[in-house]
Amino acid sequence: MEIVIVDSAEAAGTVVADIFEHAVHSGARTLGLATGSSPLSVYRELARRHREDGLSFVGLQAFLLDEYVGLPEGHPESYAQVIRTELVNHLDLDASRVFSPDGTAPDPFAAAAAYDRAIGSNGPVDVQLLGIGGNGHIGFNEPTSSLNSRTRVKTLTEQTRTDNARFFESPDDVPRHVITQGLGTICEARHLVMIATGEHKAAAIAAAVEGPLAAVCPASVLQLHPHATVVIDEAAASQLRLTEFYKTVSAHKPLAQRY
Ligand SMILES: N[C@@H]1[C@@H](O)[C@H](O)[C@@H](COP(=O)(O)O)O[C@@H]1O
Repeated sequence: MEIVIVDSAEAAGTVVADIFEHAVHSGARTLGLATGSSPLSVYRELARRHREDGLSFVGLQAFLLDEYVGLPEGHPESYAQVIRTELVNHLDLDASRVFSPDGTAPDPFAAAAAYDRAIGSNGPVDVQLLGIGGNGHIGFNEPTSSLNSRTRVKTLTEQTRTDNARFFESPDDVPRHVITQGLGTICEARHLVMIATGEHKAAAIAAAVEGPLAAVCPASVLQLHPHATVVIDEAAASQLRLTEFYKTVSAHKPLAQRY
């Protein structure tokens, strides 16, 4: 795992945008997208590069990590809609090639299995962006998710519902169920790139990076992946023990930007 510690949230977004741009120029076909507030600086930077520098996403496809169950098509907080608003509408990425689990399906279990198959037959994802929840979740894989899990229906913890309530009019409006790529599904991506900023992510980052590999911290599954990069600011790095070592290793340029 490569740990890149930068000065600010903005700088974290730039480093991750560099990784995505490098992947696109190196022939990536499939991007893995995430929602939440952490990826927004990345998306803003990619949109700027598209607008000002001509960075093009033509010919690429993308898969989203997860989706709420039960929000109607086009609901502003459905992740399919969020990714359109925050990213796809600002790029030349073909919107019909941006896929997400169908949270409106009458049978969400079947929809989850179908999504897993779609990633399997159209993937692999070349570069997968990840945020991290305060309890160490990735996608919507809450603590105790099997490290081998596939795309499936999950029940959200109250902590995650509370954390995400800021996006809804009332906390009661946050759905209880979701469809999420499983940890095993996520780990089939060629390169995992996690972005986290702020003190409130420090404990989760420490558990993911330096804690034991354990289902109680789903993000610790990155320890099993052959190519994972964690991009964090000083605040999110504040509970790590080996900070000086990580800074020495990434002092010049992250490996992912060099090769
Ligand atoms: N399903 C998403 C995750 O993919 C995201 O990583 C997490 C953290 O969000 P934020 O970046 O807003 O802290 O929120 C949600 O639960």
